[in-house]
Amino acid sequence: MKPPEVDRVAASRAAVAARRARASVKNAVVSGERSASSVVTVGLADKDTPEAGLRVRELLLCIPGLGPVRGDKALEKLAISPSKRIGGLGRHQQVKLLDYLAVRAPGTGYALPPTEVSTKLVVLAGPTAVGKGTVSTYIRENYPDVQLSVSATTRAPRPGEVDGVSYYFVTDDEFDRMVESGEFLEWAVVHNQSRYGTPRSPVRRALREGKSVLLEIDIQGARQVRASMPEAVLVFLLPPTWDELVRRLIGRGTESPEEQARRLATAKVELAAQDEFDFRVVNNKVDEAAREVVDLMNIS
Ligand SMILES: Nc1nc2c(ncn2[C@@H]2O[C@H](COP(=O)(O)OP(=O)(O)O)[C@@H](O)[C@H]2O)c(=O)[nH]1
Ligand SMILES: Nc1ncnc2c1ncn2[C@@H]1O[C@H](COP(=O)(O)OP(=O)(O)O)[C@@H](O)[C@H]1O
Repeated sequence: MKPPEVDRVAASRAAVAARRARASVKNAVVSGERSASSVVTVGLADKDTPEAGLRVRELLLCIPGLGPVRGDKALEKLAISPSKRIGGLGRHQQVKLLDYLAVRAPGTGYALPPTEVSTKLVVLAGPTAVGKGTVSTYIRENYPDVQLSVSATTRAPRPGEVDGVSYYFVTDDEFDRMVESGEFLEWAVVHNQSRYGTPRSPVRRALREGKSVLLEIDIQGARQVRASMPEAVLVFLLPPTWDELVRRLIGRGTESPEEQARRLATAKVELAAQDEFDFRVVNNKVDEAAREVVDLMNIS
């Protein structure tokens, strides 16, 4: 696209800056020395850097394995116009682009073909008491290469739960502050009661370091992750049967009969959402279900 009437000197400066930016991004991406995210962070944070003049589309095309078709599809999903320059992105678009790059071009992942790169972030969701917590704990204990995201929540700790391991237990005010400052990748009110959210920066950092990340969150959260990080893989954990789900909920014994009834009603709605997910894993045996989830991350 030709620029409209612009000052010639300014135009040639912009062209030089864009060329330098292209070279610096390409070098960084190809060598893998710096992550694409950090390169863009520089460009995003400071509108005077060479990267600011680069079109987002050009940046995406510097990533090995991302051709024009995939690049344009990504831009469409990110709701960023192909002609947009990095320096001209709004705050919301910057965040979405960085999230996308964190998954699509993580640390050591530049040289990997797209299918391998795209499965680093896995979201595990499913109805109440299906065994999400049990399967995630099994993964944490048996697959140290997988980083489990620790959510923040406004609900009170249960006996045995450790702050910073099970959850970050925060007050309503603190949660409000985190929402307002954009610290969450996603957040939701779950079971009409407490708020839960995934802190964004540990996820991004882990992905940049090339680690696999598992989010164990509810369905509303899974939908938000899909919207902001389209490359994430969404896994729905299923019970072997409805009766078994009821048995697990009652057997866990952590909810009152009224609360159990409420959760089972929600579970019916949640089960109806399973088709929105990329994969379904039946939690028959914990170790087998965990293995299936981990296999989707292409590790071990
Ligand atoms: N959206 C969202 N949901 C979460 C998050 N962390 C946990 N959850 C979900 O919140 C629900 C309640 O979790 P919890 O209070 O630990 O109870 P339990 O899993 O039902 O025993 C579960 O469905 C979790 O998957 C989060 O960060 N975001
Ligand atoms: N594969 C399984 N077979 C039998 N019981 C299971 C299995 N997975 C989980 N459970 C049990 O089901 C109950 C609910 O599991 P939990 O992990 O708390 O579910 P969620 O986190 O999905 O709400 C717990 O008592 C747990 O021990």
